[in-house]
Amino acid sequence: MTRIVIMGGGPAGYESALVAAQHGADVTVIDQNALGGGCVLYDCVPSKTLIATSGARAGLHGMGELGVSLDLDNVTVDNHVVHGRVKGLALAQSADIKARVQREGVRVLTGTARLCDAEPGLAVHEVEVTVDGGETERLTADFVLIATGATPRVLPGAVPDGERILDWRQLYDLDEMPEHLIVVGSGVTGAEFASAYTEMGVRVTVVSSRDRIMPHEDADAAAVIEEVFSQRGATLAKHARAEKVERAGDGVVVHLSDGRTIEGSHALMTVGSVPNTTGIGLETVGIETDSRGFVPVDRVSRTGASGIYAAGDCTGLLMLASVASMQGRIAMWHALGEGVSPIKLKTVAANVFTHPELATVGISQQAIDAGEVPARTIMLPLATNPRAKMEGLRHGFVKLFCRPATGVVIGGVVVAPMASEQILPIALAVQNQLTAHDLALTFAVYPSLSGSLTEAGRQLMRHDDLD
Ligand SMILES: Cc1cc2nc3c(=O)[nH]c(=O)nc-3n(C[C@H](O)[C@H](O)[C@H](O)COP(=O)(O)OP(=O)(O)OC[C@H]3O[C@@H](n4cnc5c(N)ncnc54)[C@H](O)[C@@H]3O)c2cc1C
Ligand SMILES: NC(=O)c1ccc[n+]([C@@H]2O[C@H](COP(=O)([O-])OP(=O)(O)OC[C@H]3O[C@@H](n4cnc5c(N)ncnc54)[C@H](O)[C@@H]3O)[C@@H](O)[C@H]2O)c1
Repeated sequence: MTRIVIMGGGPAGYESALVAAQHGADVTVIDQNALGGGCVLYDCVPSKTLIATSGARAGLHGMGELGVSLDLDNVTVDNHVVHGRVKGLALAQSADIKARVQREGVRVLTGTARLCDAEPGLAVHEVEVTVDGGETERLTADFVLIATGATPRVLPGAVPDGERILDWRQLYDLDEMPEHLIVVGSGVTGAEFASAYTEMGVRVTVVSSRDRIMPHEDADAAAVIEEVFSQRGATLAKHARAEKVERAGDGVVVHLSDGRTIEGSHALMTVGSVPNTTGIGLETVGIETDSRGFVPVDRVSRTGASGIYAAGDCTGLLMLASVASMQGRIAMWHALGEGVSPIKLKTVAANVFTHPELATVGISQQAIDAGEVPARTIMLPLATNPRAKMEGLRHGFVKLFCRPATGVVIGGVVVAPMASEQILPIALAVQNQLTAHDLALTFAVYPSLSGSLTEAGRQLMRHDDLD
């Protein structure tokens, strides 16, 4: 029986454990915490649960226009209920995952795993597991998957104290809602929390080192989200790099590198993540990390060491739960001799859970504008959609990109409430090389927001050289 040891029980680890067990391998998964990993316990699942609350309150904007009167200032959020729900859901999901993998025959160990081969280049590998009490167990493996994930990056001058200076994992222990939350870092994590707290009625200031939020996302989409931020009263400090954050009285002061200061009640540090790749014995198998500490892998998740695979955030490929899981599954299929296609990042659908949401798939507008990919593009503002008008929705759009000659859909962007649910037709088109013509001829419900997708197809088709 092929022996597989998986270091880390997040989406990369537990999804690969399921695949390996289903293919008859002898599988052990080790996590120093609980199964589900950072994703389920601290990052993705808790933040999306919090965002469910902020979304409920955000949905109340514009009620007056629909004839429903309410006083939004008096619609408050109960911190304790929200945090209880967040933690409860995370623990329940973790328990479900553990039960599921155990049902498939996977052995689950709680402890810290470390590779400990006698020298690099061996055909069989050793992993040492240290449990809480300090005892150790040695496991022998034909294949090892490194799936140790990542943890919040700490700025030396702004070390989280869990009270006023926080990383996102500490938010759910706050007794009170922050009065004025300063979100330091405006990547996807910063944008999601800034949006969530703003919509829950908290005063928010976002510190962005660039001239916009979410510099890696579609610029038009980021502009819409920024507009909503400012309409809701959030403030964006641009070209603002935080140098240090200090406690001051009942609050904090964020010192920017240009000398400016911002005062608030709490600072939330969202300045990225670092891979959990130190102290895990990579040197014993001859793996060197890249300059940022990530484990280099190829498109079937192989590291440079024979028999050792890596998947998820520790590889830095695309830090998404969906990608982590797929990398892990691919690693197992490959190790166990199943037919496998290398991962295709261009077909990954992703979503930023702001209000409104921002979903993307395929080639980006940035790549098209830079001339890297020839494409025809269309952008339809939500305001032109009949359903959006009926619902009173104004902020958002649909973008569709296709190849100039063939009309094959190569990407798209949706900014709308629940954009995460609307990106799938574009993702399907990208994955299966459907054309604008195919979309145009598809029936959408009338009236529906997805009607904008088929309309975008029709508008692109009008220019289709082949029609
Ligand atoms: C705030 C936030 C929100 C996010 N929201 C989304 C989202 O909405 N959608 C999405 O797709 N992605 C989201 N992500 C990204 C997603 O959480 C990660 O991509 C995903 O967790 C990666 O999974 P992983 O298995 O690689 O690592 P993790 O989930 O981090 O799991 C790694 C596990 O390995 C364990 N471990 C580490 N070292 C060892 C060791 N030596 N021995 C034993 N165990 C070890 C850790 O304790 C951890 O449990 C979000 C990230 C953040 C920060
Ligand atoms: N919905 C989702 O799928 C979701 C949600 C959250 C995170 N993620 C994933 O996690 C990954 C990491 O995202 P992230 O936003 O946590 O990190 P990030 O590295 O993308 O963004 C961090 C931001 O902080 C800024 N920054 C760094 N130091 C700073 C300083 N001193 N002052 C001011 N700004 C500073 C950086 O310029 C950067 O823009 C992404 O790849 C994302 O895909 C996904």
